[in-house]
Amino acid sequence: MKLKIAIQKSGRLHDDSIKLLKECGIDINNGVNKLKTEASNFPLEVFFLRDDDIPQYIEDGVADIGIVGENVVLEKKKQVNIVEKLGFGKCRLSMAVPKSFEYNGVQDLQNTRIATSYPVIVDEFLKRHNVTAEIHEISGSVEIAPGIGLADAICDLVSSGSTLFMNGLKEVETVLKSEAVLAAYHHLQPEQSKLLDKLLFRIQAVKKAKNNKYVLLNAPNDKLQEIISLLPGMKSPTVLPLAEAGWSSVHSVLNENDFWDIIESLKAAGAQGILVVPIEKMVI
Ligand SMILES: Nc1ncnc2c1ncn2[C@@H]1O[C@H](COP(=O)(O)OP(=O)(O)OP(=O)(O)O)[C@@H](O)[C@H]1O
Ligand SMILES: O=P(O)(O)OC[C@H]1O[C@H](OP(=O)(O)OP(=O)(O)O)[C@H](O)[C@@H]1O
Ligand SMILES: [Mg+2]
Repeated sequence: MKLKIAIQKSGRLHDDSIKLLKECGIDINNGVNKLKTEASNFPLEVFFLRDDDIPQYIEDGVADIGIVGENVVLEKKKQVNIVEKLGFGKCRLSMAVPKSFEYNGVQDLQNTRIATSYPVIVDEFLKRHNVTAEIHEISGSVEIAPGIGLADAICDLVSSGSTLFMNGLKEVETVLKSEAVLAAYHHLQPEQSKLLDKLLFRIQAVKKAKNNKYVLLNAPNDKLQEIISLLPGMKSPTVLPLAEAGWSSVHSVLNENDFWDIIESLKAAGAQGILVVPIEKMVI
């Protein structure tokens, strides 16, 4: 029994999807132009697909799980179970208008023509705001639509905003925030559920490791209590005596979010020789 996973064949999510599987210790030989392959050290079969097709494959159980943007899951309206956010492919689906458009609020989209590859999500957004507009569905290069007279506004994915900028557009509404997710078939067999749990366990260990850093520092013993009180650690910090009398080495794990604030306080409290090391896997 194998777990079948669908990932993007090429495009924005392809490399990060493969990288995540590798970080989970799963080896897949991704031969050029191969549409299907198997992992050598985990019961996993990998299908390489267009991202638009992935939700349908999962709804039908042709693939047991898949890695796809939340934006695609919502647009396709397929019945899939979102089991984990993966922390990559972060972007937003936004409304944008030409720079010269005097935009004061959603009501200004009334009676406009909006070009998008996300007609379902845009329709829901407009209905929610009681705005009537004409949705023009196009499958790509959405940002040129206003420039060639096809539309007055667009709704497309944005990350750095440089594509909008280069096309003379400004972002005016965020419709949706998105990232890559692991989606699963609703009726997995118990054996496949077990394999999914195994994979999820590894994914969560990889994600936690990325959000945390291992910190080692030297502390004078008379400052030890103050320094320890600044450190969370997984249980509590490890304290080891240094060869030099009166000094200790303190080891701990810090979350990326509070990292810089805590480092500053540690230094102020007398810590020296602070080393910060990436963590590869973290199991709590
Ligand atoms: N600029 C971006 N920054 C980060 N993530 C993005 C960006 N653009 C798109 N994404 C995410 O990556 C997913 C895939 O984007 P991509 O542009 O490769 O799709 P595509 O052209 O439709 O690919 P396919 O050939 O598989 O149909 C999007 O659905 C979205 O979730
Ligand atoms: O805000 P930015 O950082 O400029 O990113 C936004 C662009 O990225 C995506 O396209 P992508 O580059 O994946 O190409 P595609 O249109 O061929 O899918 C998206 O459709 C935007 O056009
Ligand atoms: Mg696509």
